[in-house]
Amino acid sequence: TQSNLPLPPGPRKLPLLGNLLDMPSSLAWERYMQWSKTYNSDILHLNVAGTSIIILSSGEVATDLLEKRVIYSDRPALPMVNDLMGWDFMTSLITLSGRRLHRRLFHKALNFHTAKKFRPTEISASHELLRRILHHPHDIMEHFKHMAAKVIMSVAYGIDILPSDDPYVSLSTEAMDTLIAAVPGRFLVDMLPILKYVPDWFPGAGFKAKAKEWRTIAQAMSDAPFAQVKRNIPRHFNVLQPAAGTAQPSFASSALSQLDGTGNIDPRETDIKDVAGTMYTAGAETVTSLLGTFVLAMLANPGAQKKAQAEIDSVIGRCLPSFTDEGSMPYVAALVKETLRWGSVAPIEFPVPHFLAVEDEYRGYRIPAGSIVIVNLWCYVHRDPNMPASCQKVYPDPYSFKPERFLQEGKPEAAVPNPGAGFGFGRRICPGRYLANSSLWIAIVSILATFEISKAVGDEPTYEYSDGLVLMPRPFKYSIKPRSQRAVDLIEATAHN
Ligand code: HEM
Repeated sequence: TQSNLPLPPGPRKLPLLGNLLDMPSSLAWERYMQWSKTYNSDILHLNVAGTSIIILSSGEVATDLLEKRVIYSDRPALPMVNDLMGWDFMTSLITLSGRRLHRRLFHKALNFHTAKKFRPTEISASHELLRRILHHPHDIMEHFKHMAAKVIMSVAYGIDILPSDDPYVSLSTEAMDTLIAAVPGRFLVDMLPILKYVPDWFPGAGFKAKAKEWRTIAQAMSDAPFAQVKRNIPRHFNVLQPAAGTAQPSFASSALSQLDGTGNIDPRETDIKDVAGTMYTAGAETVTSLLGTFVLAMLANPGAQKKAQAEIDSVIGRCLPSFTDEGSMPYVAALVKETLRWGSVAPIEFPVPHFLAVEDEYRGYRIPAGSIVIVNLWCYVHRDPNMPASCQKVYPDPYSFKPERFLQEGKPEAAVPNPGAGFGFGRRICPGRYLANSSLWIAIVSILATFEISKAVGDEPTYEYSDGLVLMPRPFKYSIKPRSQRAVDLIEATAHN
């Protein structure tokens, strides 16, 4: 039974359609932010043709609901993507019941301590990044993509990807393109799940043929690299061939080696395959996008680059950075945090919103059962000086790139919240955040130590992003040059390490 409490405020609803016609087709977070101002509320309710949507726009509501109440940790059913295209294997999309096992596997492999195991991989990927930038300075976004892919493929499967046209990366890119093409809401079956059951030959059932074709790609993406790991794993101890098996240490090889062998106890082989298959999809584009944001930030605030370089030079002198230097460089740490805040990887938690299966009450409002719950990170974490609740107070002058906001007299400023909310909330918080943070840190500090980034002559970047699964900086012009001959020598020498 429904309580009699009112729904949270929101724009007026039409009969049947509700707010369907109000829904923005792009830059949704801007519209949500406007509504938050208009209705002076950091919790909004929308009804899109019968589906209840709750938008949260402050840290306070996001924490109260998503952190403190377990019932908000589910994901919505996605008939097209999950049921027809077969993406229900993915941790980010899996519903509450399957979540715990996946999260356990992720946590074991990539928690604060275990993620450090992959630092040698991150170091070697950052060295390759420097060499690629040195030799082909114009393709920086491609190099970032390569670095992120190299780290993730190595962490997930121990696979060392090819310098270009890697078949596994191509498969993953193709699979992600199908996800973008099927973003929830684009197909009618998402509104009317019963359509899943219409026969393939039925007029108008073209979406089923598409889904079938796309399903094969998603399957290949997770099957192919996993099969390689299995091939390379030592099978049985063999006195004649003690070195049989060439698998590099990775999440998959180590989880497989700990299987109980009966196939009856969790995790089963298929769980390991699913989690490894999630890693690339969830982890490659996000890191690529933020590294692009870092370059844009250096164009927007050359002073920040100078300060970071002065700090790096004073700490590491004439070598390349390593993780042991991390604690001695508070300005660089602040610069990385500010990149996370200023960047716009996922300004709203779409395409992975939270879902509330049962009715709830909050601040005297009724939150209907079956609500899709979205946090407007754009507002909470990132910007909008005019928001009533939090943004202005949390990060003043939010559009400027200012690492100093995280520092107090040169030391980390505890009073300013870490922009960790960029990684989501509660039991669904990004389990790759430690790996992501260290990949970002080592790439950024290595570039700052060796290169000078500046605007291309006569060009002012637009600082625009394009829509996709995550936001990606649109192509922009820049200049990047080695800081010295010594930097060139250091970079070239990494080829022989
Ligand atoms: C800087 C890079 C990254 C950012 C900004 C980011 C951000 C996010 C966000 C906002 C969510 C949604 C959380 C929620 O629903 O409350 C998420 C979920 C997730 N992320 Fe990340 N992420 C990053 C990198 C990574 C990496 C490197 C991996 C894997 C190695 C990863 C794996 C995941 C997974 C599996 C989920 C789904 C968790 C679940 O549904 O339980 N992410 N991430």
